Amino acid sequence: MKKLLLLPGDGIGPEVTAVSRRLLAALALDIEVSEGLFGGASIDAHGVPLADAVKAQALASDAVLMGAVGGPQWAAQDYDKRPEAGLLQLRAAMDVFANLRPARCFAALADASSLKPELVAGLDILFVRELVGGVYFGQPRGIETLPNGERRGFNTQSYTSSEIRRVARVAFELARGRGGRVCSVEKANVMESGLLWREEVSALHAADYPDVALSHMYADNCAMQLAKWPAQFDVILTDNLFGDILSDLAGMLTGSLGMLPSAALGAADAPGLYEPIHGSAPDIAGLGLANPCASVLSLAMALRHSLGEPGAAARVEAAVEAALDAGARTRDLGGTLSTEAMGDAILAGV
Ligand SMILES: NC(=O)c1ccc[n+]([C@@H]2O[C@H](COP(=O)([O-])OP(=O)(O)OC[C@H]3O[C@@H](n4cnc5c(N)ncnc54)[C@H](O)[C@@H]3O)[C@@H](O)[C@H]2O)c1
Ligand SMILES: CC(C)[C@H](C(=O)O)[C@@H](O)C(=O)O
Ligand SMILES: [Mg+2]
Repeated sequence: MKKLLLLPGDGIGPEVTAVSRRLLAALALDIEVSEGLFGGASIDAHGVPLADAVKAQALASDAVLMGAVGGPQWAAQDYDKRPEAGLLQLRAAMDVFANLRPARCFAALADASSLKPELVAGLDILFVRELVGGVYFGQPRGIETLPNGERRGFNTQSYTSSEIRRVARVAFELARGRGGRVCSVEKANVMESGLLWREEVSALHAADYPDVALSHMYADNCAMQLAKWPAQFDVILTDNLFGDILSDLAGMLTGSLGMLPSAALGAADAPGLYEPIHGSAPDIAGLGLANPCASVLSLAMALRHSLGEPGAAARVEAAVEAALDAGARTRDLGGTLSTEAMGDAILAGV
């Protein structure tokens, strides 16, 4: 039997994960579901954001569905003991280097975007974000006090050719199954790591993927192009930090950050980590206002990529689409439904 570990986490994490849990129950699949403490919730119980037992449980699962971590109550902790550090530790331990972040605008939501509907209708971009390298993990890092008494904060942006090639390969393979185009995004004009990125992606393309159309773009231009004419993109391949920023931007192209799921994948037989791209939303946590669609669509990605249930994945996605078509909307989408009522609307369609 396949195993799914739920890590609801903090803030709206437990609220949106509860909807995914109800959906799982309704689907009545042959999947063993368990739950663990993660992030701030784990700090409160165990003093660390990711306990060894939970890490081991994640590695022994087929898929992990995370809610969200973080919040102001843990922001004063030492850097490595914060909820967000637990998420980075989990991603590293699972070695989920390829983060798939689809940004799809459902037809019913074209008018919910802050962009003109004709710019976002039918939008279907796939971000492939490198997730376990770059400036998030590079050494050295820290905050030091200089001899003159001034403090200096520093991080290291670093990529090796194998780190670049393994995630680029994922992007090229996925492009073959969709529009056949990859836009690789970096800042090769100012960063050596960006220059290496461009060279390695180009070399892999020439050797193994000449059938895929490859283009290159600087990250700042990419942000502008996403707001100007997002439909020009098919697959966007980029590094850890640029992928984080650009995928949040894409949230507004699809109506709300609360709509965007993600799948973080590693080696073919290794467990996948699934998470909404949004955070714990402290401003609305506990109020029942969160949009559960990103969590539900992340569950669908887990069903498809790690749990051997592509049929159930399609049913979940169709149920989200049907609920939106019927006018179901949480507040972020301009509606009045609570998280639970939005869950009811989705459940009605599975
Ligand atoms: N994967 C994660 O766990 C993750 C991702 C991003 C941020 N964070 C953490 O979350 C905390 C808050 O960060 P932030 O405020 O910058 O980003 P955020 O994504 O939590 O919230 C940004 C804005 O989007 C809204 N929003 C987010 N998700 C929503 C949803 N499902 N439905 C409706 N509205 C939604 C919020 O209310 C807020 O106004 C921080 O501690 C941050 O580190 C965690
Ligand atoms: C919470 C944080 C570590 C995380 C990231 O920056 O990767 C988040 O913003 C995300 O997009 O998943
Ligand atoms: Mg982010």
